[in-house]
Formats: sequence, structure tokens, C-alpha cells
Amino acid sequence: MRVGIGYDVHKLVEGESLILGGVKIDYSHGLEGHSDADVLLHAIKDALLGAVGEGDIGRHFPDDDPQYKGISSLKLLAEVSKLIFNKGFELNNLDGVIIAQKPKLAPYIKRMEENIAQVLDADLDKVNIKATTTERLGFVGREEGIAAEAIVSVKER
Ligand SMILES: Nc1ccn([C@@H]2O[C@H](COP(=O)(O)O)[C@@H](O)[C@H]2O)c(=O)n1
Ligand SMILES: C[C@@]1(CO)OP(=O)(O)OP(=O)(O)OC[C@H]1O
Repeated sequence: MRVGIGYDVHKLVEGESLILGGVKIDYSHGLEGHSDADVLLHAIKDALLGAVGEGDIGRHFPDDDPQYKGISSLKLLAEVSKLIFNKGFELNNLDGVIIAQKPKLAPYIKRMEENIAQVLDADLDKVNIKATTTERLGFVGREEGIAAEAIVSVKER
């Protein structure tokens, strides 16, 4: 068994869609990034890559490479899924947290878990996602950005 950790932050701006866990969230603001800026999937991919000793997403999908401009982070997760499969591993379990003052994410969590489990070819009960505010403290509390953290374990298949 091996474990990995991932953390990411993106800035909240007007005029962008908010996509988290591959789910489009109904909100006035969205996250800025080179890709679709799905901060949760970025943290999960970093955790998976870390677990198998493959660095981080910036190494695999550079943020100055035009081929990744606006790309769906679900597609990049599928690439990472292939990579860990080819290295002889499969997901054991995954736990992620989205740190966002707003909007209320609870209604979307199940769909995020379903998306992630599907792309990683894992049972739904191996994927857990949650959300928390920072009680209005810090950059998240001021609604300047959204952060996410993930921890995964993988096992030899
Ligand atoms: N953006 C968010 C943040 C939190 N939730 C849900 O509310 C619960 C309480 O949050 P606290 O930050 O006050 O601990 C949390 O456990 C989540 O279920 C949410 O839906 N969206
Ligand atoms: C996802 C990638 C893809 O180019 O770009 P961004 O959406 O900017 O995200 P970030 O977490 O800043 O960098 C990682 C990149 O791999």
C-alpha cells in the first residue's frame, strides 16, 4: 500500500464557470486557471501521482502548454488513472475536502464522487468528498479563492 497527498488553490473570479469534481456548480463566480481550474481534481491528481512516485500535475501537464488550455480536468484525471494502472497500481481509497466559503456544495457532492469513481474505475464507496468553510477567515473566507486537499492510498493490482 502507498499513500499520496495533494493540495491546490485557484482564484475566484467573475466570468468563469465553477467546476468542481467534474460538476458544473450554479454560482456567480468561477475559478481561474490554464485548464478548467477544477481545484478538487487537481488535488486528487497530485495525490495519485505522489502515491506512485510520479511528481505532480505541473510536471505531466505543464501550465504553459497550449494543448491543456481550457481542458477538462476529468480528462487529465483519466490520463493519471491510466498512468497508475500502467505502473501496476489501483485505487484503494480516496478522501478529499473542498475548502470554500461559498457556494453551498453539499447538493453536488454525490455527483462529484460518482464522476471520480467512474474515471478511476473504482467502487463508489472508495471515494469520499466533503466540503468545509473557513468560518469567514483567510482568503477562502473572503471568497477570493477555493482550496482543496486530497489523500489517497493505492495498492498493487
Ligand atoms: N462550501 C461548503 C462548505 C460547507 N458545506 C457543508 O456545511 C457543513 C458545515 O461547514 P463548516 O465549514 O461550518 O464546518 C460541512 O460539513 C459541509 O457539509 C457545504 O455544503 N459547502
Ligand atoms: C492543470 C494545469 C494544466 O496545465 O493547469 P491549471 O489549470 O493552471 O492548474 P494548476 O494547478 O495551476 O497547474 C497544473 C496544470 O497541470
